Amino acid sequence: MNAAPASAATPAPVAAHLAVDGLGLWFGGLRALTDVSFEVKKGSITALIGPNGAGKTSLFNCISGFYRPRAGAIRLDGVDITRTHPPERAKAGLARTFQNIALFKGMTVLDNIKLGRHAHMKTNLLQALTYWGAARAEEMELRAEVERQIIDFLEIDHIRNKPVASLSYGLQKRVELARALAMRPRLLMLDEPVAGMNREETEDMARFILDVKEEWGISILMVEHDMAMVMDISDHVVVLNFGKVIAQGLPAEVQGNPEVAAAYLGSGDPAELMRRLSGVGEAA
Ligand SMILES: Nc1ncnc2c1ncn2[C@@H]1O[C@H](COP(=O)(O)OP(=O)(O)OP(=O)(O)O)[C@@H](O)[C@H]1O
Repeated sequence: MNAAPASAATPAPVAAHLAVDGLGLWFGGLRALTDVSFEVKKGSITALIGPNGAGKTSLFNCISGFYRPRAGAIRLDGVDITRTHPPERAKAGLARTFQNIALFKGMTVLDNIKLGRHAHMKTNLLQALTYWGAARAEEMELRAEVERQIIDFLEIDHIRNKPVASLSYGLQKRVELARALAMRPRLLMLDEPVAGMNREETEDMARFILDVKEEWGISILMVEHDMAMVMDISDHVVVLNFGKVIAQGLPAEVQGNPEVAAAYLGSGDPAELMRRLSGVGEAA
């Protein structure tokens, strides 16, 4: 791409928060990702879409460190994190939720959320044993912070002491978001945040995701099949098909892209395609 010459009138480009550059991933002989490149700008919502088997989860797993790509690089604020392990990425500011809720179902909402924050606690186990007072003070500080900010923000105060297993699916997804927020991420990765939700739960979650971006200044990368929600709240949409980026841009640009339509057509029912791309009938 040719860069335009900078001038005093040219606004400074928005820094790429996350930059994925030329990523390649193989499973044995299967090429799951080929030369995948895109960026997540600071303070934006980027959606990753594509038909089933397109490579979205594989890409998510590369970014969060569960898979090691064979080619390419992943940079967070310019720092190469391609070879780092998931806990190091968490410390660098990455947090994620999972397609299938990954909470401790027998524990309370509050305890689940606190587990997220523990990723960043200053006091390690040895220090905690030696300096119990400091650990205790930090624990209290943590509790106050968790209670005040995240629980209030996500409107889950009334269920804070309930076991997760007793909650509706929509509330469990909200608790998972709360736990990810407790990790104090700079980039939050959401894997199908509204999958399986009814319309009301979907609208609530979409509002929370927007607020996470706008009020907390956290950048978001999400995989989602609910096109109405994707087109509604995303700033940038990246489309994968057979492990390759086939289109990216503003939601409206992607919606009108014939290659995107063809990709979804090739994957199944044309009527379903039109519903998906127009966002009609999703998340009923
Ligand atoms: N652990 C694995 N071992 C072997 N092949 C895999 C593995 N995980 C994914 N694949 C294959 O890699 C390709 C991409 O799968 P992936 O799950 O990333 O797609 P996806 O876009 O997330 O699909 P969906 O929307 O159905 O979740 C598929 O062909 C899939 O069968």
